[in-house]
Amino acid sequence: MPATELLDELRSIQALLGTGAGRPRPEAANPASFAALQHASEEEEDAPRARKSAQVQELERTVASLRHNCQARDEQRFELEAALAAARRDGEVAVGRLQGELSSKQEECGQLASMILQQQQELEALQSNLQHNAQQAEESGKATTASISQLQQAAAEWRRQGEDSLEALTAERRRSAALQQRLYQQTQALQAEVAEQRQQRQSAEAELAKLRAAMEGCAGDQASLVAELRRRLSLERSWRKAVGRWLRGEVHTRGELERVLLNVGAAVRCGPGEQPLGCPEGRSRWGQQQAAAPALPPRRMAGAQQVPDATVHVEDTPLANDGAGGVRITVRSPRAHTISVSSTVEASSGSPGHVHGGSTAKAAPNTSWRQHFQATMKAFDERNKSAEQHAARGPLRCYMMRKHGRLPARLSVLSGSQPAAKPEATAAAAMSTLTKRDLLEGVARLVPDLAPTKYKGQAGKIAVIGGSREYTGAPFFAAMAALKIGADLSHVFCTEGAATVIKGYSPELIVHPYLPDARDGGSAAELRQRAVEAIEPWLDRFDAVLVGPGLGRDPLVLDTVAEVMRAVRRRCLPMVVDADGLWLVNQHPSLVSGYPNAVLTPNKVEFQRLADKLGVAADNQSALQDICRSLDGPVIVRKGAADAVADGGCVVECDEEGSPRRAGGQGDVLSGCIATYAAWAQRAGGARKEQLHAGDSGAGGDAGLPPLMLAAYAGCLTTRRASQRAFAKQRRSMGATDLLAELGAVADELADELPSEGR
Ligand SMILES: NC(=O)C1=CN([C@@H]2O[C@H](COP(=O)(O)OP(=O)(O)OC[C@H]3O[C@@H](n4cnc5c(N)ncnc54)[C@H](O)[C@@H]3O)[C@@H](O)[C@H]2O)[C@@H](O)CC1
Ligand SMILES: Nc1ncnc2c1ncn2[C@@H]1O[C@H](COP(=O)(O)OP(=O)(O)OP(=O)(O)O)[C@@H](O)[C@H]1O
Repeated sequence: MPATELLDELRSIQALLGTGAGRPRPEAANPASFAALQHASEEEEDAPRARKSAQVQELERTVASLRHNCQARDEQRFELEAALAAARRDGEVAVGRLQGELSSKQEECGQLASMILQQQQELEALQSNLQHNAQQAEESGKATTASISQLQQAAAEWRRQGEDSLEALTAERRRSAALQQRLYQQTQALQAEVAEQRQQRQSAEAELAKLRAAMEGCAGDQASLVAELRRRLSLERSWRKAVGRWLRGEVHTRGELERVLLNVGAAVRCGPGEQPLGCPEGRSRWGQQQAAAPALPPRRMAGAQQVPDATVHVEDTPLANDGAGGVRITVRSPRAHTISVSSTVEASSGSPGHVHGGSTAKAAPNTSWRQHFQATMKAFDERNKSAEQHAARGPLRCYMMRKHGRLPARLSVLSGSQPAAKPEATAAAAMSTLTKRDLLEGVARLVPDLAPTKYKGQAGKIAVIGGSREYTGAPFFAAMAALKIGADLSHVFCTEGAATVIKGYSPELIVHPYLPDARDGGSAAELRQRAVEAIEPWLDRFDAVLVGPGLGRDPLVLDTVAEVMRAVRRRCLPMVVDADGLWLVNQHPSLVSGYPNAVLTPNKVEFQRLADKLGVAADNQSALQDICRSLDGPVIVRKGAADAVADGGCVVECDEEGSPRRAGGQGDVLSGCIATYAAWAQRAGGARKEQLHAGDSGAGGDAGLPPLMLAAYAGCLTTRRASQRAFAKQRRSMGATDLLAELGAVADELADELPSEGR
């Protein structure tokens, strides 16, 4: 019920309750009945009043709750009105934003509409083009269909003709098969005949070869005779000069006298017709030098204890009336390789019968070279210096030409009464007397000049025998090292499996896939022979051969390479042996023993193997020299923290700073470098001999080392310097390829170590 109605009802009830006040008071008329009536009326009145009162209370409660509700609703209304106002504000903001977006969208729509219009126009243009093209295509399609049908007709015609000719050909083939059969029988008969003729030809060729060899021998003898005469002439000139100074009294110091005696030492040569050393077949790859090599075994020439037992006679000749004096010096070795040079020179001062500075003591027959040398030096000292000064100067040195006659080996000859040194002590003395400067000058002289007049090949042609399915990197590093330090041509002889790969690394390499592979088919002997026949003719073209990098250990390959090594020896080529080549040498030491043109480059493990094989204690201090002596010829490079180079005569150490990285392939780079330096040493021989014989090169002139020793030392020096440079750039990631990149700069640097007038 609504509140207003309830209020009205309440008011009517209150009015109803209020009407009782105007009525006449009943007690006045009949008090008893009134009382009764009053009682009844009170009862009567009380009942509805009570009811009404209850109703009123009830209504009041209802009104109170309604008021409360109205209040709550009013609050809700206020809240709602506030929310409505906020919502209205937000709505207005949103509407504003939407209107902005709407206007931008409308703008976009306008642009889109214009684009669509434009595209529609383009589409229409395209459609018209397409229609035009379609018409054209239709027309050309019709033309093509026409020509296809023509071609089909022609093809059908050709097929018919082809079938006809096939039939004819089949008949022809049958006829030729029969003919072939007959031909085969005739060929068989002919082949038998040819084989017989080939046999006859082979024996004729063998005969011819013998005749040619005999002819070559004659030519060789003649050439070596001419060479010997030239050499003697050149020697005599330098003798004349040096002895002239001596006789003119211009020799004042011991050093100068030593130089004069150097010339005396240089006289010990093998005479024409003698078999040169180190080249068993007697043919020299070292040209004049080897022909002029001393006739004593190299090792005997290397130390003071092994001074050849030659006799030297220095004789004064009477002065002539015009004041000219003379000296006659005769050097006689036990094998009677005698050379006598007489020299007549102007005596610049002095009285008749006396020659300034010369030895007037005549050597008794069979006096040893050393004894006479000592006597001469003693006489010189007595004349010129006090005994105290003599003692302070210590041992004398003189230089004698050694092995190939080009580089002098150092001899320690003790003056006066000092006892002779022991061989080990001599080797140590040889090591200590070579200065780094001497060695660097020697290396610098090995590096060939770059000159526009030279032709390809003059800076060296190197062969690397190595490379197998497993190892293609090693021969590549070695052959590339040769090119990078300056060789003109570098060849690799490897198995077929390796050839394509190596070629792929660099087009600069010439790769021959001649080493055999057991998978090729055929007997081992046949495969080996075929490979040797393919490789051997090439050997004549090379200046040096390197055997071993990446060769592997296949017995068939090793057998073949052993044959190739023998062929290299027959040609007296410098031969460097490394890696698996050393493994092969371990099986057959005879491949290198007694061959002084070989250089072996063992690392620690390979050195140990070699020592074990030769029964040498590898940890002995003298192990390197012991192995050299046991092999009797080859130079050995023992690689390590410092590389030691030895030939049984003396030891040279290369302790140039290298790198702390031991990445694989550095040894291959080293062996490639040594092979190249060996080639240069051989090629440079002729021109350089003059310098050495001139007698004025002194101690540092050519480092006092035999050529292969110097080549080996140069290889170590080059590799270690390149390693040092590469490590500075690459650090831990340094590899053999990085070494290759540094080799050219290092070779240039080494060539420049020598002042230009010395080259
Ligand atoms: N990239 C390539 O293709 C290379 C191929 N090479 C070839 O790999 C073949 C085998 O040569 P290896 O040198 O492995 O010969 P070996 O098979 O004789 O192995 C010698 C072992 O001795 C270890 N060794 C090396 N120096 C050592 C030292 N100073 N102290 C202690 N242990 C040492 C090596 O780690 C190696 O395991 C050769 O043909 C070689 O030329 C190597 O020249 C390296 C690079
Ligand atoms: N400890 C070292 N410190 C400096 N240089 C070293 C050291 N050991 C070796 N060399 C140098 O590293 C070069 C390669 O010698 P290494 O002993 O690695 O030969 P290798 O094992 O035959 O090499 P390869 O991996 O090619 O078979 C040489 O020039 C050597 O002088």
